[in-house]
Amino acid sequence: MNKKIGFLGCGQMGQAMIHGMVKAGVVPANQIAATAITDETIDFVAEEYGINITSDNKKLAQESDILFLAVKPYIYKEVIEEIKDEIAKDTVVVTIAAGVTLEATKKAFGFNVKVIRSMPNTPSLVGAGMSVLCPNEFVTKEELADVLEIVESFGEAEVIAEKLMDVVPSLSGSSPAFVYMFIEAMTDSAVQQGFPRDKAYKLASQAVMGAAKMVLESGKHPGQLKDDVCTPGGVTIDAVAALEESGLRSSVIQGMTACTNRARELSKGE
Ligand SMILES: NC(=O)C1=CN([C@@H]2O[C@H](COP(=O)(O)OP(=O)(O)OC[C@H]3O[C@@H](n4cnc5c(N)ncnc54)[C@H](OP(=O)(O)O)[C@@H]3O)[C@@H](O)[C@H]2O)C=CC1
Ligand SMILES: O=C(O)[C@@H]1CCC=N1
Repeated sequence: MNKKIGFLGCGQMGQAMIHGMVKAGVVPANQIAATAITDETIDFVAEEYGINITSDNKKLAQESDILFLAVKPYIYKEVIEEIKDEIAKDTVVVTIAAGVTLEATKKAFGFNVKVIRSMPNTPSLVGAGMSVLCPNEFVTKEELADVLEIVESFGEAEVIAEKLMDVVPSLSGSSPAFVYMFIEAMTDSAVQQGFPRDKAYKLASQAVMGAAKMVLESGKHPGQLKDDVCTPGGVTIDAVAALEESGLRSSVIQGMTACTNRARELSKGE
């Protein structure tokens, strides 16, 4: 792709996306630029990914065709104020924060800026990301296709209506954190039973990845796949019964609801 891609902010999420893009070769490293605050990040990112990184947000905004805002949500207003008079009118701004609406971004820029509201996730770092996008009315089909090509270079992508965006963190943006908790709990249990921790992480993680792949690729309902594992009178059904008793599904639904409620609060500016 012959576009200049900018990342304003280059922490966990920015680096995950840059690493994925560079590895996939969709955009060469010399067409990617970024900014950060600390010398620590600037030095690390320059060395690790071979991209141009400084602390100059204005210059980055002037030079980017597609500009990802990859700072924490509470810094969005501040950085938009800093760059709003610098970006070209046809630059496509991509937001990645939960609860930052298309309207809020347009209002902060103060003109009909091209915006794609998105929600990526950190598994982008290993090419297994899930990104969800929602463009505003000023983004052309070709511009959306360019951004899709970028995010699809490090995982899967979906375009959805903005009214659904607040649910996405619970499903794919934040949910890696919940899955890591699940893997950690599985591992702790195995360690309690005398199993070595490093091997336990491997077994648990491979099982989680394999189960996810089965849901994605077998075409079977997750309930059917669960039934296929439960031998009558065997060991799995005892675990399933114990997990039901301790409210696994209900806990997950409560966690997801808390996540979505917070995203809705942020979308309303609370
Ligand atoms: N972490 C995740 O799993 C996900 C995060 N997101 C979203 O991604 C965004 C970034 O989160 P995350 O990467 O986790 O956060 P990090 O804290 O890891 O990264 C933030 C980056 O912004 C830089 N920064 C801070 N202030 C400025 C500024 N004024 N100008 C330029 N750069 C600045 C920081 O620089 P320095 O490193 O020098 O301090 C850092 O590189 C958030 O909006 C979050 O909601 C979305 C999906 C998943
Ligand atoms: O916790 C957050 O707000 C960000 C968005 C999704 C994952 N991390």
